[in-house]
Amino acid sequence: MIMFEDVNKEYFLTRRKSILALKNINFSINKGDFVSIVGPSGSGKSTLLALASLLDKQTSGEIWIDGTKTSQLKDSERTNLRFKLFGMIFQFASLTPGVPLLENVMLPLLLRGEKRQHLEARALSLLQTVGIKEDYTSHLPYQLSGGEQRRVAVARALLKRPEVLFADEPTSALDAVTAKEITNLFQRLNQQGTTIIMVTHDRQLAKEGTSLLEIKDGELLKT
Ligand SMILES: Nc1ncnc2c1ncn2[C@@H]1O[C@H](COP(=O)(O)OP(=O)(O)OP(=O)(O)O)[C@@H](O)[C@H]1O
Repeated sequence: MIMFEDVNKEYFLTRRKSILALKNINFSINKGDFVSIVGPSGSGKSTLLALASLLDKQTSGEIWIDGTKTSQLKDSERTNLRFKLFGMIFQFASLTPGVPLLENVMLPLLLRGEKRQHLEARALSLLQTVGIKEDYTSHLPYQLSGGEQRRVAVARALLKRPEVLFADEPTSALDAVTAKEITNLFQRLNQQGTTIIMVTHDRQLAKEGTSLLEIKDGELLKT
């Protein structure tokens, strides 16, 4: 599903100064895997997630997604591939401010031209799945707790039935009970066939996955 071949990522700070955030990374992720990416702060986890989800480009090396060499794709092709296959949950700012919850869940697909009446029933059912009560659906994001917002973000990422779900610290800043609920939800999704790739600081949570990618100073320790 996703394969990295000798991937490097360099951030250029000034013309002379740069940081090599990922060094010669090789690994592959198969359909149905549940991968946890762990490592110290600044080790390159978010960078790896950004490259694997096609949000950012590698400086050198090849990233294969579903049999496609991504280095040769145009920006519009990368965006389409990302939209077709991937759902994303970020640590912050996953919801659009000022937009009621139900619309928020549907927004990415509405913006792609899909009809509201085709989306609404599934959006409501996903909100229920993630534990958001029906009378909350017209609330605005700021009226929810951080944990509730995260759950709505999960529903939003799932609406298009992504083959791969990327999550950056999905349980950070959540209480233990909510964190466990999110973890259980991920496990259910994975059992139903969704590939999950998750960055986490939480070693306990990382053990829930089927495999571990450990990064230190931009290098992969084991796969
Ligand atoms: N846009 C950027 N421009 C310049 N340097 C960056 C950029 N993004 C990340 N870096 C640098 O690349 C390295 C890896 O950062 P990254 O965010 O991938 O680490 P991380 O493991 O996700 O850290 P954390 O756990 O603290 O979120 C760090 O040294 C960071 O300062």
